[in-house]
Amino acid sequence: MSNTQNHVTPLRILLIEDMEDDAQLLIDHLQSEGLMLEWKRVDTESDINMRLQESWDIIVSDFSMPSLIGTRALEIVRQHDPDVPFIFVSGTIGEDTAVKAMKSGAQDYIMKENLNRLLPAIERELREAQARRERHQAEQILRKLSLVVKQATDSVFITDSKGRIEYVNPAFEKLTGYAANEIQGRTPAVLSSGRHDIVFFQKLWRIINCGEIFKGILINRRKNGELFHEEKVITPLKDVQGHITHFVSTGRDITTRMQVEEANARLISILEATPDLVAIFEQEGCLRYLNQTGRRLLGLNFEEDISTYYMQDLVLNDASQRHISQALLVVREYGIWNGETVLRGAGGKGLPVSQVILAHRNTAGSIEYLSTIMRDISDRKHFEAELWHQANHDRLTDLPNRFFLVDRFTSALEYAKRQGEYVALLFLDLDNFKRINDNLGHAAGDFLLQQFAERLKGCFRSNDTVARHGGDEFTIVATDIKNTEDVLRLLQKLHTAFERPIVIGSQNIYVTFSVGIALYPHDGDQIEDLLHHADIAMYWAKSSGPNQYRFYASEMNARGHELLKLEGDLRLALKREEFLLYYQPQLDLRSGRIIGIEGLIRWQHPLRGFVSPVNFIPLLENSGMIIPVGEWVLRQACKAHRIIREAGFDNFRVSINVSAVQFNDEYLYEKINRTLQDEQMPQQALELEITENILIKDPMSAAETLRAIHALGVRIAIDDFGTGYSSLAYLKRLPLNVLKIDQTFVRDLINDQSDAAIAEASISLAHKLGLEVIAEGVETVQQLEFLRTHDCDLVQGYYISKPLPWHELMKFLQTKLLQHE
Ligand SMILES: Nc1nc2c(ncn2[C@@H]2O[C@@H]3COP(=O)(O)O[C@H]4[C@@H](O)[C@H](n5cnc6c(=O)[nH]c(N)nc65)O[C@@H]4COP(=O)(O)O[C@H]3[C@H]2O)c(=O)[nH]1
Repeated sequence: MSNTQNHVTPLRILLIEDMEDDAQLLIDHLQSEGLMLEWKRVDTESDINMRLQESWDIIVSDFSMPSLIGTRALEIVRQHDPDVPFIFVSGTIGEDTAVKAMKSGAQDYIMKENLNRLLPAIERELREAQARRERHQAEQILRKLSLVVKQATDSVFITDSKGRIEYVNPAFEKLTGYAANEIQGRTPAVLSSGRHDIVFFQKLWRIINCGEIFKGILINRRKNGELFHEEKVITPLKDVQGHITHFVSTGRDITTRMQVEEANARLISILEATPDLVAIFEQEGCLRYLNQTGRRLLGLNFEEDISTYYMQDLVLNDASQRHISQALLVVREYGIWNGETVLRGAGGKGLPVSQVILAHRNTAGSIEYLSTIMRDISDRKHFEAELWHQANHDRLTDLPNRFFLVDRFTSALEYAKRQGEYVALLFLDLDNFKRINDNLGHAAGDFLLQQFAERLKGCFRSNDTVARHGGDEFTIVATDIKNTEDVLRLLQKLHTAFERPIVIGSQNIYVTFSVGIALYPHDGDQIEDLLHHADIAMYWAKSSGPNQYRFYASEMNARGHELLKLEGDLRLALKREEFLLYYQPQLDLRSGRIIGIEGLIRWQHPLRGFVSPVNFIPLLENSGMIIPVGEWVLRQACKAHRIIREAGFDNFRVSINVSAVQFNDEYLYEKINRTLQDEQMPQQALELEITENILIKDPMSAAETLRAIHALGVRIAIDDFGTGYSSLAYLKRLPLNVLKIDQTFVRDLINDQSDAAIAEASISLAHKLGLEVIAEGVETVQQLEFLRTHDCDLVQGYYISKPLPWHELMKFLQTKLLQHE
């Protein structure tokens, strides 16, 4: 039977009928046909309106009712529901009316007398109503769909199975620049950019012709020639038989995204190629990106997971990590930080880097991520360190120089202040370095200084500073000094270290040095003061002989002031005629006669009285005043000799001391020559006493000067023989006449065997060299007898006479002359 009969739910019929019997008749008929029904009868407009609030499967209406015409009823129903099936069931209404009824929207017209047609008509109308509803729904969906396509932001076009465009949406028009009417009927090839080869399109067609969906990125060309990237999906549409009838293409413009991606890719390749480390960190701190250089510098391979790294993990030690943490605070506040740090390089090696950290904010202003760029600055650091080292160290010994010493002293001072300790400043000067330098050559001198410096450094701790002050002077800042004993221990260590010789080639050089010590806080708290004081102390150490040390004491300083004063007075002494020449007679042991005198200077200070030459000769030498004073001595001695000569003393000679400074005076020769002539002095009566030091300092030029003076006929005596370093073999090559044995050997001649042996050997060797020997400082008859026994030629000393002022000398000489006559 019909589908309505299959309904489990009864068929709902609204009957518009004024005759109740007719209505029942109709219902009975339908029910007798097997229909399950739910029905209502209405016969007024208002009832119809009311009942139409419910939903009905079908409306069956009488056509002519006393209160209502059928067409009006139909009109009311259509206002409510345009699709509900509406069938007129009525008596004869005539052809025209029936046509009119159908035209006004009724589905059928059935005569009351022929109700047999009713059921098939209902069934048909129900089917058609269903179809209408479905169609209506489909139309609705289609309308919505086409609206979606129309309003879509993606570009859509539809082609037939041959690829001819049938439809394009507005987004397509906007994207491509083609209007619908100019592209309809053409194929998508019109958009081709030429960027894809034929194989690409063959593959595309193969996919969609197989009924599969194509997804991919296409580069197409707009009408104006511009290229654009499209993320495309092409879907084939099939009919019921499964034949492809259409293709629907949807595309999304991804040009901007592609541009960004391309730009990003370019950026990444730049970042990867840069020799700097580039890293990007999440706002929370973990590493998101690290470039190739970064991985190399950090020694990370490419599989390694970097997301666990924090900025602090990149740097070497606690200090650098603290540094970075502080830097991050700055970055969060100001957006940028730049400075230097030490990277934890491959293998845990520290790598100095310059670093910039940047904070990147989003549009809301909050930090989204951080980036950092680090540049390896080891070369620069190395160079800087090298420059720094050069500026602060001595080239020859590589010890800190005096500038760096000041630096180190400042830190030592701060440390000592905190600890309540002393700082010792040692000023050390090599003894006789010049002699070594002159004798062995500069290269050997340099080598000696290097060896000395190294050994010296070895005596101190790393906290102490051993610096080269210049030449053969070294300064040491020693810390951790609690008392003077600590300094003495250091000095002991120093002297022990240099008990071994320094070996230069085949020579063993025993190095000695003089040390002056100044202590912070006793002797000052400024490096300049302490250096000055240590220098003074060194000077005093030196003046008491080689290998000595002296602590600075304020008395020394006072003495320094006194010396300055004395020096000032000395400058006036010559003008004020405060100098005197005393004369000490010399006795010829063979003849027992006084055959000469030594002129010895005296200074009659107006306030101090007699000042010893020991105290003022060094001042005269240091100030250069020895040159005019020496000339005065020479002239005085020549004048004295003339008077003695005129008094009848023949073969009499006078000797004077010539100091090193005088000896270096380039006019010495002329001065002597002129004085000899001025005073008509027989040349061989003048004897110049020079010390070995003069010869040692500059042997070549000393020998030259000596030869010139000697050529004048003037005699040359070597004074203080035995105290210096010269060997007799060396003296042999010089034009000498006399060797003067120093009084230090004479003093203990009788008691000290070695002094006796030295004196004896000196006399014998001097004689072998053809030199006359005079011993000075003879105070006793035993000494005199010893010297006479050992063939000493002449003696001089208190035993014979003290140095005498001029008048006393004359008296002395007269007495001696008388004794001999
Ligand atoms: N204990 C002791 N001493 C004795 C004895 N006999 C002599 N003397 C002292 O020994 C010193 C000898 O002079 P010198 O070694 O040339 O040592 C001299 C010399 O180097 C220097 N000097 C003195 N006069 C001059 C001078 O006119 N020119 C230069 N350049 N130096 C001078 O000053 C030094 C000291 O001179 P003076 O004080 O006069 O001291 C003199 C003399 O007074 C003695 O028996 N016992």
